[in-house]
Order: sequence, then C-alpha cells, then structure tokens
Amino acid sequence: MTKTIVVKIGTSTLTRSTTGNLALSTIAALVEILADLRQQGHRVVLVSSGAVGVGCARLGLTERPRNIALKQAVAAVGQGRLMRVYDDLFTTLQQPIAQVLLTRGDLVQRNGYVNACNTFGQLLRLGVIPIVNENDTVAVDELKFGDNDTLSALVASLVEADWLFVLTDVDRLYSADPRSNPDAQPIALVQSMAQLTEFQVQTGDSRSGWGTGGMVTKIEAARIATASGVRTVITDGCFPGNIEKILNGESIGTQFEPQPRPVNARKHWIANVLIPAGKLYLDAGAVKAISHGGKSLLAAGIAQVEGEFQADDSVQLCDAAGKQIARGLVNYNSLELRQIQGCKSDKIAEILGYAGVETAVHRDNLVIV
Ligand SMILES: Nc1ncnc2c1ncn2[C@@H]1O[C@H](COP(=O)(O)OP(=O)(O)O)[C@@H](O)[C@H]1O
Ligand SMILES: N[C@@H](CCC(=O)OP(=O)(O)O)C(=O)O
Repeated sequence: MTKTIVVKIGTSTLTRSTTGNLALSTIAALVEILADLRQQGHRVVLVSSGAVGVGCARLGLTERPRNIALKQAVAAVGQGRLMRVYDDLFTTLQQPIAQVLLTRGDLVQRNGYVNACNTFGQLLRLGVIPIVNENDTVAVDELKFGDNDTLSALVASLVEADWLFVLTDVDRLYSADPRSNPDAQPIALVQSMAQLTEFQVQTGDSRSGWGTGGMVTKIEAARIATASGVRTVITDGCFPGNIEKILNGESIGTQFEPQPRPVNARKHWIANVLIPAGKLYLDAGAVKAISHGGKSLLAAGIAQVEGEFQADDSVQLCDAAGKQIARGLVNYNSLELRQIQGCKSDKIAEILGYAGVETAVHRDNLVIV
C-alpha cells in the first residue's frame, strides 16, 4: 500500500565530524533508498539539515557560527551546494527533486500553512521528492523552527505522513545520553509520550559537534508527529537501508506509536504550529470546565495574565501551578484581559467601555494538550 514517508537527516549524519566535509557514501545510500521507495509508489519527503555545516566547510570555518548574520550568510553558501549534491545524485537515478525552504512565519499564517500544504500535495502528485530545510537566510529569531527536528514533525503533520524517520548519529533513544552514560538502557518502543517519564529518560544537553537540538528536540518532534497520527522512528542515519527494513516490520531504532489522526486540522495547527505569545493562569473551576466540560474560557476564570499579546494571538492556558493544559486563540489583547480577569462576562462592557465578545477564548479555538 502507498505510504507517505518523511525522512529527516541531521548535520551529524550528513557531514564528517573530523573534516566537516560531506559524508558522500551515506548521502548516496540515502538517495538510493529514497529513490527506491518512490519507485515502489510511496510518497517521499526529505527534510535535510546541513546548510550551515556545508557552508562552513566551503568557507573554511571550523566552528558553527554564533553570530546570526554570519550564520545566515554561511547557510546561503551551504544550501546551494547541498542541493547541487542531492540533484546530481537523484538525477543519476532519474528522480526529480524540489527545494522547499520554510520559516515558521510561513506556517503561522493560516493561509501560508494551507498554501504550503497545497504545494506539497502537488509536488507529491508529480512524483517529486521535496527536499525541505529551514530558510535560515531570512528566518528571524522569534519565527524560527530553530531545529529541523521540529520542522520535520510539522512537515510530517502537514502532508499527513504515515511515517517520520529521524535519522541521527545514535542508533536509538536511550534512558540517558549514551555518550556520557555507558549503562544507559536502549528503548525500542514508546507507546505514549507519558512512558518517557516512566522510563525516566534523560536527554541532558549533549549533541554532536554540528547538531543543534540534541535528543530533546527529537523527542518533541516525536510528540508533535505522533499527536498528528504519524508513526515516528529515531534511528542511525549511517544505515539508510534500515528505513526499508523498518517499513517491513523489523524492530530497529526507537519507534513511537501514533495517536489517532486528529479530525480537526485547524486545532492541530493551533496546538503545534503557532508560537504562544503569553500565558493565562486559570482558577480550578475554569481548569475543570475546559478540560472536562469542553467549555469556552470566560474572563471570570482567569487569575493572572502573563506576557504582551494581541487579540487572535495564541496563548497557553495553565493551571495555578503554571502547568500547561491547553492552548487557544484569545479574543482580547493582554491589556484588556488584565482589566477583565476574574470578572463576570456581563461586566466586560462596563469595564472596557465597549461591548466585546462573551468569551476570552472560544471553545472552537481552544485545544487541550
Ligand atoms: N537519551 C538519549 N538517547 C540517545 N541520545 C542522546 C540522549 N540524550 C542526548 N543524546 C545525544 O543526542 C545526540 C544527537 O543529537 P544531534 O547532535 O542534535 O543530532 P542531529 O545532528 O542528527 O540532529 C546524540 O549524539 C547523543 O549524544
Ligand atoms: N537549517 C540548519 C539545520 C539546523 C538543524 O536542526 O541541524 P541538525 O540538528 O543537524 O538537524 C542547517 O541546514 O544547517
């Protein structure tokens, strides 16, 4: 049966840590497998890091730049070279490819999200393999994916993928970072994200020399992807042939079982794509009403407002201890909400001097997380 498969490859797999040069044999093996999957009729998307790493190697820089403008310039050098290598290799196998560069800002706009969705749909129907990266050259801090693990999960959700493969430089997830903990236990299957607490997984902040997110962002990617119904695998990128073995049922790497695909794509976008601009602390009654009663949030249930935001922005809804329980789009800006927090809805017009809507966050724009 035809499957939609998203594969993410990180800098640590694409380049040699000693020289920073491209790991050509690994890339060639990956290209061969992806072209093969296309031949079998599957729809394939590749999310590839490497622009900064390859740009650095080209310019003789020995460290990942910290300065933003330099990093953006280096990425512009590397992205072109990276695509040239992919195009040469895929062309040898008669497989057309496309370059898709995205920033979070493109997906935060609902129409941008829908447009990206249509473009991916069209490319996949044409039999093309889209090669996706963050548009590092124009991405600004507040609207960045920051790491391609998150980007790959959002792309997997956007194209309604069946599988997301996160290829990296360890063979699977361990109970702790295997680099610094030789006794760390391998984890083969994660049935729900809550199990990670049960397994007491530690991720530290360790990552390979050129990687950005370490294991934390891969787990976050698995959370986003599985919540959208995408089976996610973290496995070693040095053996791309394992992708086919895993598709054929072999237990390699760490597999995260998917949840049922969400019926409401817009709510999924609110929960996972939008970046919250503030936080609302709710009283116990409001927490119960929205988590168990499926109700809208009224101003009366808001105990505290944190951050500065505009009406229609995304915010986190938290309990009194600050634990996030939901996300939603607010009907009032932060200044207005501070004035009406804790007040009954029929007092809003009197306090603000104009009549607003009854709810602070309407249930159609509210998602329990
Ligand atoms: N619990 C863990 N299990 C496995 N790897 C871990 C864990 N915690 C941290 N890591 C580290 O995460 C690194 C992979 O992340 P990263 O370097 O960002 O890779 P990539 O470039 O593929 O995105 C591994 O090399 C490993 O040292
Ligand atoms: N967009 C950046 C990738 C950032 C990133 O997530 O890198 P990695 O942790 O190696 O997957 C680049 O192309 O260099």
